Amino acid sequence: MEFTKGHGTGNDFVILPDPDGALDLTPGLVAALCDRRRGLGGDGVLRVVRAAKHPDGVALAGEAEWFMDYWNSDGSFAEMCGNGARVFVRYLLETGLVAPSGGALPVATRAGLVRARVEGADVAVEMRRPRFHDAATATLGGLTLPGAAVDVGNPHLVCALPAALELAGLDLTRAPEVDAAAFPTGVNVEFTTPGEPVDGTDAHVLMRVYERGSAETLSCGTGACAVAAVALRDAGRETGIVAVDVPGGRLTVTVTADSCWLSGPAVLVATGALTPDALRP
Ligand SMILES: N[C@@H](CCC[C@H](N)C(=O)O)C(=O)O
Repeated sequence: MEFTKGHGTGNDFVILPDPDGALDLTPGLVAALCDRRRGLGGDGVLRVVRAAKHPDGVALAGEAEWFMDYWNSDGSFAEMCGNGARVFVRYLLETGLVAPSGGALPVATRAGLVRARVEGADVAVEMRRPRFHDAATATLGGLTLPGAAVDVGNPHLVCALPAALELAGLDLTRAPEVDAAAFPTGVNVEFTTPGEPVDGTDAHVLMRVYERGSAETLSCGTGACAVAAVALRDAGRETGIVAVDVPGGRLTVTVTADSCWLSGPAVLVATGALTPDALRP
């Protein structure tokens, strides 16, 4: 079984080419692949499968050839992964599965169609405009913070830290507690502090994230989009450009009237062969 390893601002993925959907990918195998000691290690798995060959992609097969079958490292599915989509597009282009063109490249996901553009070392994907839901809270180590619930195709809760607290001081080795009734399928929780002004942007935010299904990661693309939407709303804006610094680097989010662009580096670092029998849980 062939694999490629890649990452976007340190959010890392095992990429499995499976054009015809023949692979018996199970939650156990995904978790074994993502194990950082006994497997390859990763925050998630990206299976590269033709949209026509996957039940969750077939409805979009007329619009996109490829479906991003994204799994979290614990073996659960997610509707969308922003960094994953950027790395997925890098993979399609570098392996020649898709020929470069001047236009936007469509990719099918569980959250619908996304479109991508390659800009040198960066890959930008256009996703849905974030939608706000009711406010909620997250509790971490005895500290309860109010947050904004935001849907970016997958669920997020964005919590600003009080000025007296530093992001680096948060203990994210354990999941923040949230109201399970408000998030019946779980939620990704972002913690934020404001950053210094950055030229060419309307806001600058620093964030850390605890991801549903993957624990703390160095970056979360959809999380950055949620954070950017909250920053713009707090600034009284509907649209704008936001620099979002994550532990793994910088993402740039552009919220427009009807969509949201996520841009940043996307890198493939290795290709090799798996020994599936050694990975079977
Ligand atoms: N890291 C991703 C988000 C991956 C999915 C998330 N853990 C979920 O379960 O919703 C990103 O870059 O968006």
